[in-house]
Amino acid sequence: MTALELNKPVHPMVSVPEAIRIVLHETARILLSNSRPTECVKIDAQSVRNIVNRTLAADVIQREPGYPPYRASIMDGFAVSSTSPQTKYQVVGKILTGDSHLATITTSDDPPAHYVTTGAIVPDQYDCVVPIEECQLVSDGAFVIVQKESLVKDKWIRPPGCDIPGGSIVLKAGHKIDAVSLGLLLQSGVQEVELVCPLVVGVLSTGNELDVNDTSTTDHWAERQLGKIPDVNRPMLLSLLGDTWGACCRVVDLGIAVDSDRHQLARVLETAFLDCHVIVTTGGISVGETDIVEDVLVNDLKGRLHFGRLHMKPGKPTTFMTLPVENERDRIVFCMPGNPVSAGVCTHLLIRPCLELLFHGPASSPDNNGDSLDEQIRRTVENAWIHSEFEAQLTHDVALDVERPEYARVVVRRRASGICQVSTTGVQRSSRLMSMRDAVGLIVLPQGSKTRPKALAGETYLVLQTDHCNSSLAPITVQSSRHLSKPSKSFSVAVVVLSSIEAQAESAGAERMSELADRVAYALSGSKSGSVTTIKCEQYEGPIDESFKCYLEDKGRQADFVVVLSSTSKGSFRRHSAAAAYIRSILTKPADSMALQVRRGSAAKNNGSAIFETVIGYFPVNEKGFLVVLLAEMGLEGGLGNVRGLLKHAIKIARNKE
Ligand SMILES: Nc1nc2c(c(=O)[nH]1)N[C@H]1C(S)=C(S)[C@@H](COP(=O)(O)OP(=O)(O)OC[C@H]3O[C@@H](n4cnc5c(N)ncnc54)[C@H](O)[C@@H]3O)O[C@H]1N2
Ligand code: MOO
Repeated sequence: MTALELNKPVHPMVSVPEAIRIVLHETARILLSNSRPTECVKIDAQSVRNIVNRTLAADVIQREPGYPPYRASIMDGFAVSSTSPQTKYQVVGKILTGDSHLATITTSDDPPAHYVTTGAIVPDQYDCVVPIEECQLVSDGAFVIVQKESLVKDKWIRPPGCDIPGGSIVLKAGHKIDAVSLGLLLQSGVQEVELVCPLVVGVLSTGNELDVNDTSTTDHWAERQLGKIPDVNRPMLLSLLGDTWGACCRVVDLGIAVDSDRHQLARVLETAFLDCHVIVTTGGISVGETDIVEDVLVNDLKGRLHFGRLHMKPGKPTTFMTLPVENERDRIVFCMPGNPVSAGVCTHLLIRPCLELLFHGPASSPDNNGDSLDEQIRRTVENAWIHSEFEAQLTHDVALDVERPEYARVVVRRRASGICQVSTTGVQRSSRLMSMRDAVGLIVLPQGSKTRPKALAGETYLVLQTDHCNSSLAPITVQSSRHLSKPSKSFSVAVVVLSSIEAQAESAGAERMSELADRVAYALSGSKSGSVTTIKCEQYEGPIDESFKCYLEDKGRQADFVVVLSSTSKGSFRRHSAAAAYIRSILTKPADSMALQVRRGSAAKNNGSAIFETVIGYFPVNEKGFLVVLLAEMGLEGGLGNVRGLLKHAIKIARNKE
């Protein structure tokens, strides 16, 4: 056996929201530092459909005289002059839609009229069309008598350019061409349009285990050598990317590279970089001996690593790089894990937003106002389109992973009440592609802990949508995403458990204190890694008098928010009532409407808490103040969760910063 080489670098894990921002930042930098290559494409009724989904590189201007290009009738009827002294006209001809108008000779003294159909040319000599319903034909149709009141100047005529004025902008540069744009392009009369060049995206699978044999002539499953498996990732990602962006990019199959020959891998990648603007590899990116993809890209091809691991399941080894190419845009490289689910999920999360930005630009084109490149990049990232997201209730408990947040695949059921319920798609192992079958989204489950081992049925979590075809949800941008919102500035919380005199004998253990601290922090931040620091959770066993006040002041010096909880033990109700009355008497500013919301939230979670009064308000300590709340432990998640959004502001007020 040859000596093992196991000295691969172990990169820090970045969170998925951070990774999406890094990908978009690099994509925006590449976009904004180079002008996009463009090409002119001819437009005619036959070819126009080939440009659906592509992006315009220049404004489309309406040709003169505009649309419609001639005066057109809006009704089937008779074109007449509204100023003639009589209402009887000689019918001198008919102009059907599509006819070119030829001058007609009048043979009587009566003023002339032409029969016209909807859309037909109205000759210049007429200024009015009278609908057929308001006309009476006489003398076998040789004459027409119209109602006097129908003779109104410009009535039922579309002047040239009334739908689209000549010289106006029909579609702006950056517009993504859709079905309506096709119609508008044809009406604009332009013969060619300038489009952003299709980008080239290459997909490469790596691994000695992937079967490279021609499978068309044999029973390849039976005859396949043990240890070999079918290459799933390449066809799957080629399809995933090609189906969505086929019109705006060329998705190129780069084949399979073995991982036993780094020179071959380097050559394949080097050649691919000549053509491909974005390269996606799968496999060989973790820490095993044959995981050589990162090494080849960084050391042989001088790739710049932006992150090398994700704090998520599945997809931990996902790696992102850019690679400089002389006189051209930097190339973008995604190295996806080999496990098909990891590769698929991370393609949804990271590659889709990248390609969306490359092809279609940000949601609103930033007005540059001479801003620095950094500022332009920042704004482009904030306005970039990402996956749609929605909140949904779990239908069952899910064990949480203690190392990483999990992006589990889910199916969705919308209840008549409007509530969206989701269930996971069975075992979520990253090799089990069945977990992606029928899935329409990824539920974002927090990292678990000893005190929070499970996500519970009925709890609400964010779901990121992956099934874009069957979606009625509007796409969203980075700045409107809850998934990507930066945690608000943290605040600190001290938790005090008001144990009853009777319960003091069985003084609570450290484990229970830490569980309560976790529950409070979780309720206040909405996630484990949220914006709340819990200073301490301890029991207060002393009397409810001046010494309780001193105790609370002491907590208020250490924390922004003091949460006093009454336990459910015997005698706690009496002690709670005494504490409520006392705290109320010493508050400088009670916040009664917040108190009501806390109480309602608690009661919704646990009926029993309704008998416990809730007190919340501001309390002075030195020249600053702090916020204190007293509530029952029962249903605390509902109570604190109800005022989560208000707390930062309330704490600011308490601190006399407003
Ligand atoms: N000691 C550690 N081992 C592993 C870690 C770790 O942190 N420490 N991470 C695990 C995780 S998580 C993942 S995910 C995988 C990813 O590994 P690689 O990206 O290096 O992928 P491979 O090892 O090449 O393959 C993994 C798996 O997927 C199969 N595979 C690969 N390519 C394809 C393909 N094109 N089609 C179908 N299936 C494919 C391959 O046969 C393996 O079974 O690493 C863990 N290990
Ligand atoms: O991150 Mo890996 O993709 O969990 O199996």
